[in-house]
Amino acid sequence: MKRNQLLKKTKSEVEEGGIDLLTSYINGEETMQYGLESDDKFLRDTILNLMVAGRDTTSSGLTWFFWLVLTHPEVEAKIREELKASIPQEAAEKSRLFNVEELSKLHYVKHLSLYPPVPFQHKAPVKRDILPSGHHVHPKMKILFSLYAMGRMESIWGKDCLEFRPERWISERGTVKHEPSYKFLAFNAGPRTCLGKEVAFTVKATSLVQLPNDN
Ligand code: HEM
Repeated sequence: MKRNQLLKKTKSEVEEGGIDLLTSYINGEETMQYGLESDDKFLRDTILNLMVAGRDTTSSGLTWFFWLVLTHPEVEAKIREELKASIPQEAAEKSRLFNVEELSKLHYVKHLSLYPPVPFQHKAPVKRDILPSGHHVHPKMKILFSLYAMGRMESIWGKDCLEFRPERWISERGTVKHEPSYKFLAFNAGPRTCLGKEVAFTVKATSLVQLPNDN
């Protein structure tokens, strides 16, 4: 159905307002570049994969985030300030997709440490090894680690580890402070990092822009 819809449109009509993921997979040069055929099975599997990986994670992240914001009025005020400074008022009032440049100015969206939507994970070593902690591991072992606990550890985040303090992600210059990805594993780290991380931040920022203003 999507293929038929695209056939009826010109290139500029397709690109108007941003390209959705399905369209970019159908037309994508990258898909071809890796020798992948964007046949119906490929599209079905890819989209299902992204939906399964991205639906509940994003909705759980957003639910906790809005609860935190609404129970911390001082943070809400700072978010509103940031929104006013970054997104023109008339643009903020319309429901639309925001571009990467606008969203990159919204620093308050980049944290999930207290309520990570994937609260624990497990991994198995490929070969025998010794972890930095001194633990000996081998391929028949399953290593469980709790991201929920890691997001609240004083040894990782400092004395205020239990506080919702988005400023910990913002540098003195007002830019995003990049923490080592292995310190913050809510999106995993390394070559299998979440593919939808930026999508998740974009959805979060877009919902923030639409936060009703009672003033
Ligand atoms: C707040 C929202 C999200 C969180 C916390 C999250 C978290 C994660 C985590 C922890 C993994 C690693 C799983 C593992 O290896 O055991 C992962 C993988 C993945 N995520 Fe997300 N995710 C989120 C949103 C999304 C969205 C919106 C999409 C798609 C649009 C997505 C697509 C994927 C995919 C495809 C993988 C597999 C990557 C691979 O194994 O190479 N995620 N995500």
